[in-house]
Amino acid sequence: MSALISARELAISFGGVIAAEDVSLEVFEGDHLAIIGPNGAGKTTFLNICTGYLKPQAGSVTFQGKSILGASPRAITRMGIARAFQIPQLFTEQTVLENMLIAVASQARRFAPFTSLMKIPERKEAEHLLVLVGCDDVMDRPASELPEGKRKLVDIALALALKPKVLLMDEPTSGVASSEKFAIMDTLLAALKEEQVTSVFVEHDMEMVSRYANRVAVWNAGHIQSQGTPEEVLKDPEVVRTVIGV
Ligand SMILES: Nc1ncnc2c1ncn2[C@@H]1O[C@H](COP(=O)(O)OP(=O)(O)OP(=O)(O)O)[C@@H](O)[C@H]1O
Repeated sequence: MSALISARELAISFGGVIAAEDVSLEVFEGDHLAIIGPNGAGKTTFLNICTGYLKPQAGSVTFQGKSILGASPRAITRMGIARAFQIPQLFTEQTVLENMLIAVASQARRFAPFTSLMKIPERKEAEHLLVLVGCDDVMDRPASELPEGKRKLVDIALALALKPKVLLMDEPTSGVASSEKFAIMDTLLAALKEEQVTSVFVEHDMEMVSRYANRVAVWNAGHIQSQGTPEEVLKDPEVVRTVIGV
């Protein structure tokens, strides 16, 4: 299996706070990799480095063998690493379909102020992505009216419109009622598999990790404390003590 993202010996600190030190991690094609760890361990910092929002003070990150350090977030997205839930707010007055059309049209660099959205050739693709995330039933509703679960799934469809190879997510189901979380993750993972998108997601809920991740990396105080399969990692006494027990 080939590594899509390869991070080597990353280091970054903010004042006296070490957010990454000697962080090395590979994300392989087809992975659904969960990042777990206590608050402030450096999980989001890693996502920020991989998406160009932060530049490490040392180390390297390659995507498909090519360095991404110094590239802008926009350039990195175009290379194939997207981030969900970071896309600016949905256009709340517009319908869900109109939001999707804006996303697919701008990805195709086709968006012009006076273009009729409904006539763009990518309309089928926009509708397909909404079907894939189970949101075709709300495509004509204004984005402002969406319940949180649907909104999360529309956010995923918007991220998929960027045609990523890897999708990075910070707590995909945060803010969603616990009764809905599994259904949302089932839909999300099925959509990623269908579109052959690898994923990395920060997660605090260990049941989510054991159900949906094939690999887990455990962050602690800016370091990767351990990594492996959920079965291996979640029963490691040190992980139980530092992460699950807290
Ligand atoms: N831009 C920044 N400026 C200053 N300090 C920062 C910055 N980004 C992160 N930090 C600090 O680095 C440490 C790691 O932060 P990070 O957000 O990566 O942790 P985390 O594991 O994602 O935490 P949480 O689970 O609470 O979201 C924290 O102490 C945080 O306050």
